[in-house]
Amino acid sequence: MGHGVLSETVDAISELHLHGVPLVVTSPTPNDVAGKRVVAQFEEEGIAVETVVIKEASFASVQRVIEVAREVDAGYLVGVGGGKAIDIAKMASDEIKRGFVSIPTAASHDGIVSGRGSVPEKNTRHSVAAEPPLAVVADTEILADAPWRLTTAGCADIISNYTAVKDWRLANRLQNVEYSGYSAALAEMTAEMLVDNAESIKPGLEESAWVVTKALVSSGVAMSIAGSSRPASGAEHLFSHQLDRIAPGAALHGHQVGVGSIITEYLHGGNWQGIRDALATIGAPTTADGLEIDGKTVVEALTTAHEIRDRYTILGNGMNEAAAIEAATTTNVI
Ligand SMILES: NC(=O)C1=CN([C@@H]2O[C@H](COP(=O)(O)OP(=O)(O)OC[C@H]3O[C@@H](n4cnc5c(N)ncnc54)[C@H](OP(=O)(O)O)[C@@H]3O)[C@@H](O)[C@H]2O)C=CC1
Ligand SMILES: O=C(CO)COP(=O)(O)O
Ligand SMILES: [Zn+2]
Repeated sequence: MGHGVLSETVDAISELHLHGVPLVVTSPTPNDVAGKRVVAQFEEEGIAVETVVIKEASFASVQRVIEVAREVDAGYLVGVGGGKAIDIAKMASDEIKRGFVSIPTAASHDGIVSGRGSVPEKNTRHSVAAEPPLAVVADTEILADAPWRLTTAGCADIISNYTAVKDWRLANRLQNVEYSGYSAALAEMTAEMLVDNAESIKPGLEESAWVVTKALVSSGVAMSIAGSSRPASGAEHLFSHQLDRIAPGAALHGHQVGVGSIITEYLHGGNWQGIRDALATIGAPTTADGLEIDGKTVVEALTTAHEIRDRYTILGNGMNEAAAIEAATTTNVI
């Protein structure tokens, strides 16, 4: 991790003693921002390299990458992008039993090193087991240059660890769900460190991209230790996944989980104002308006979020409409 380290990608990969053709897995903007530069580096070193550009996080995208990897007999995969491209590279590499290298172009999500992939399918959302990357190349120059809203989304994804861990403990007590105190402590400490530094996380400061990316890595490690996304994904994530279905493309993943976290912290009887203030300090949305989603959609997502996957949370068997309106209005989300 550091300023300009993208130019050291091929050197870093050579230390891993990987063999065969590298396959760069990316999406349109990250390809322009970094993917093409990575390809040029391989070519300058006389290494044949292939690229596949995906547009969405879906099993069809994973399948397409697997097919291209088989066609070109890829030795390893290089995921370049936001959460979407990295998830797809991670899952495809796991399926074909080839290593993968993670090159984030945005500090927008904590899947950079996690051993999970997150993919929607019809009415559900899968959290798929995959191997974490063999290496990460995080260029803070690129990360700091990305639109600021991507960084505030990453911050919100980390702040949501507070409620994710509360849901995890609840599920452990009520449903005997497997729980790791070490992983939970790491996830909470990561959120704590970020909130403590919230005042110093500002646009235009490369150091901010550094602090946020380190926290995203730490949160991903917590998921790898847990062997599940539990330390970083609770009811606030179910709410966000449901928004992705009802209002696709409206807002960033991290921003949605942040707003979800305000509401689920309220449901836990906790300090929801603290979560809201931390998000506001960083410049992440705290309301439905901020997500560019209407109140009706928020209520629909809240009342149906528990259905999206079999993950016990504070939502229990579901909120009714009156309770959802009460929670969303009390917290000023709607
Ligand atoms: N596996 C895990 O543990 C986790 C997975 N996730 C998953 O990650 C995804 C969310 O991640 P997120 O990064 O928000 O989603 P995307 O990968 O969709 O990226 C968000 C947007 O940012 C653009 N972008 C990326 N880098 C840059 C850049 N440097 N400059 C300008 N634009 C850029 C993307 O462009 P383009 O549209 O061209 O790609 C996209 O439009 C979700 O699918 C979520 O479920 C989230 C957390 C953890
Ligand atoms: O986004 C995640 C953690 O931040 C994990 O996603 P899932 O909710 O799909 O497990
Ligand atoms: Zn998340």
